[in-house]
Amino acid sequence: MWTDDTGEHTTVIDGRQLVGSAARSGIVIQDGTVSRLHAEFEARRDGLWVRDLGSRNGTYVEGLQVSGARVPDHGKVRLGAVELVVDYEAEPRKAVPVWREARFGRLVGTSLAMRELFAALARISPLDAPVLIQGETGTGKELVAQAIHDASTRAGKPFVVVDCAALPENLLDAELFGHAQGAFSGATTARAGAVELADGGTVFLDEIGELPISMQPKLLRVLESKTVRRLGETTQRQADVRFISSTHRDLLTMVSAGEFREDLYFRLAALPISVPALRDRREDIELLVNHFLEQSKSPGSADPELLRELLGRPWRGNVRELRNFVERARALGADQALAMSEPTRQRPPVDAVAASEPTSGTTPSKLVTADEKVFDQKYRDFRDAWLDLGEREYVQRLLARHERNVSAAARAAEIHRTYIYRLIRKHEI
Ligand SMILES: Nc1ncnc2c1ncn2[C@@H]1O[C@H](COP(=O)(O)OP(=O)(O)OP(=O)(O)O)[C@@H](O)[C@H]1O
Repeated sequence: MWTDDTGEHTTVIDGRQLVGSAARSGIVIQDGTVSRLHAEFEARRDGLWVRDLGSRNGTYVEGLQVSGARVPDHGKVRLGAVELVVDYEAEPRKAVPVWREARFGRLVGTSLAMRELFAALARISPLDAPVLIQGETGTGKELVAQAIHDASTRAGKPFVVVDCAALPENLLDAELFGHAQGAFSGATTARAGAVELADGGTVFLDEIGELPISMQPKLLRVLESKTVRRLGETTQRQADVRFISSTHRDLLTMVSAGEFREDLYFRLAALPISVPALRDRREDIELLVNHFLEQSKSPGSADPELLRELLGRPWRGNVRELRNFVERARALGADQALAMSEPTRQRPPVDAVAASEPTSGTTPSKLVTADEKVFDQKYRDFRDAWLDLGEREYVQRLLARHERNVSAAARAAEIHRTYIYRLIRKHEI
């Protein structure tokens, strides 16, 4: 409950709700001290949480300024000069639908959080509105996007991925919208962009938070007009696509700070989805390990002792880090793989390579109950794993030497900047 310039109000908070003076906020508070996008409320299992979005006059819970905090029952939240009183009992919590199976498309997960997500995906897939998928790196956002496409009426039509972080601005523009012949140096032939190529299907905009601000109006126009204009052309072409975007960044805070356009945000986030971090759904670890083993056609399942060890790890790189772990464990043995995925990541893998050189080369893999030996595998798998190990070490050292300045590192290594970004993501560095 709160009072603003227009009187007294009450509302029920269900899921996430934006609060601010902007008309598009879920909870609109008309008061000069409240920012356009001031804060976000989230009703979680353990109570109501509030998160400040970089507001001008701050968010306070029980008198203390917070960036994010749980609001107790009957607690007071102050946004600028407006006070809201929270009452947990106002409305009984609605039951959240849960998916019955431990998989959706190519996603697997048995935790309540994932099965709630699967139920939400089943609900939103057939709708044609844009989806925004938020979640930490490696949580499975791209797989979620693919699953939505596959469960939509657009399944069977193209699913085109554009990584907004991988390309410099002019190339990204051409990649998305296409270009005419001679539109820029190097454009020797005319080319259709992702939006045209996906006709009838879905465009997945990965890392949308990296979309340069100068390109944002153009994307907004495509969303609004459902037409696209190639770089260097004047004709508009029909664009029958659904947009799904993803980001590991806090897009709302970026909007609040003027780094991302508010109108584009609301267009893209018509259906917002969050993928939980792996550490918040550790029940999925065993299923995922077995899933990755199955994918790699290894017999057996995860060793219980190893699983206990895995359950205690932080998994900052989320499911991707776990998948990489399983791959390394198959090829290098569980001990070596565990050493490489130490939370601090300080241990240099090259030393580790030296330490376990072939002389000690019988490290048994604990990952597979069939007691697979590191050297008892196909040459190719063995070689790929060790090359991977060396590559990771190379990039780590390269970046450290250049204080993580990717452009300088790219020059020194004589490879393209975008390739370095790819390697950083591949190895979770
Ligand atoms: N629930 C899941 N079930 C099966 N595999 C998964 C699941 N989640 C993620 N993966 C696998 O983990 C890896 C990383 O997933 P994905 O690339 O979708 O993550 P992401 O969130 O898009 O990462 P980034 O933020 O770096 O773009 C992929 O190999 C994907 O197949």
